[in-house]
Amino acid sequence: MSTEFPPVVPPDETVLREAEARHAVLTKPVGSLGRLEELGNWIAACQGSVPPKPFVRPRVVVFAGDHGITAQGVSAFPSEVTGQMVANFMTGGAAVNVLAQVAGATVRVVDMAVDADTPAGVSQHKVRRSSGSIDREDALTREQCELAIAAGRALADEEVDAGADVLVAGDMGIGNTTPAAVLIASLTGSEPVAVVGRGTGIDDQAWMRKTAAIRDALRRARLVISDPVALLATASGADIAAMAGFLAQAAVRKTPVVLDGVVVGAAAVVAEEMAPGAREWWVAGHQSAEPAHAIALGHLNLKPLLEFEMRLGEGSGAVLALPLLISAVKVLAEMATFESAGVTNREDLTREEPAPEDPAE
Ligand SMILES: Cc1cc2ncn([C@H]3O[C@H](COP(=O)(O)O)[C@@H](O)[C@H]3O)c2cc1C
Ligand SMILES: O=C(O)c1cccnc1
Repeated sequence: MSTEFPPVVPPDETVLREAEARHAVLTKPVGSLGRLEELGNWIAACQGSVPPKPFVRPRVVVFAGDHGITAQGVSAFPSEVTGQMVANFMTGGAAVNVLAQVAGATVRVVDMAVDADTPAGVSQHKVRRSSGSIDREDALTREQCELAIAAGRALADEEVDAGADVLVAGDMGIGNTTPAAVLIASLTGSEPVAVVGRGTGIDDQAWMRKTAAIRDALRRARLVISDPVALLATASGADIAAMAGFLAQAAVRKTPVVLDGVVVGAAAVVAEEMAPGAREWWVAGHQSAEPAHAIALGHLNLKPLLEFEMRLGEGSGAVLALPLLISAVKVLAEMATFESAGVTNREDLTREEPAPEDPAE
């Protein structure tokens, strides 16, 4: 599969208007459910159906991979944790597994570049172990990068073909907030100090090392910002490149996505470059505590559903927001209308008593 994406068709504007009209006749003052109404209208437009249908298969795909930059002391944890956490996802013990249960979502983990052996069931798309240290060398070769993007696309296709009707991408990879910050800074013209964050909880010494690493990687990344595949090869990793392919392909497949935190946000910023308009198929589940995330969401013109000061990744913030989407669908599908419930609507009154004419006219 190539890294060229077909044009993205936006969610159906006509259906969006129909959903707005339906909200106007449900038994509540117009607009009184605030952003829950907007969310329901967007889901209806994505599905091309008013009322929208309940989600039958919310699906989380966690993209795991290690990062060579970790050797520069940019994380509070060692790379070994990535492989250990892959095992934890598989036995259902990670935060995203627990939160997914609440939302009725299922979780799949894929090893794109973990620096350890993982079971065959999760490593079929593995491109390599870890990545180059992006402050001094490319993360991936162009070929590895294209393979990773293609794997992400294939995963989106596979999930949509298996019935997934809302998707979440999650990340697991020690050190991954460093490439995420570099990608976001490069495409938004931001400075290293504006995008550097505490990640897993680094101390001030590590913060200085991380800022220097971001500065050096950004110098390299800025040379290739006009070519998103080259940018991913220079400054991401196979996990993030696959995520970008996944997010872009979800849009091509007209499947809504709930975005997570800064790492998924970085992949999203690049995916929007690869497949312009893909962002219309995404909603921001939350805004992470990582400073680069607000910059990424602003760039994509996406307003987060939750601001919960979360900074975990794994898709956890997106999955926490999923019940909002489920509620938005249910409201449009199941609330009574003024007519069906026999409740007097403001419209009925204005029809009976037309507004007096303006005496000034
Ligand atoms: C136990 C554990 C579980 C995690 N789940 C997600 N992350 C998150 O934290 C890491 C990114 O932060 P940094 O760039 O500072 O390394 C990634 O692994 C990310 O997925 C975790 C981190 C740890 C330690
Ligand atoms: O916002 C995120 O996705 C995030 C933040 C810190 C560590 N890992 C992920």
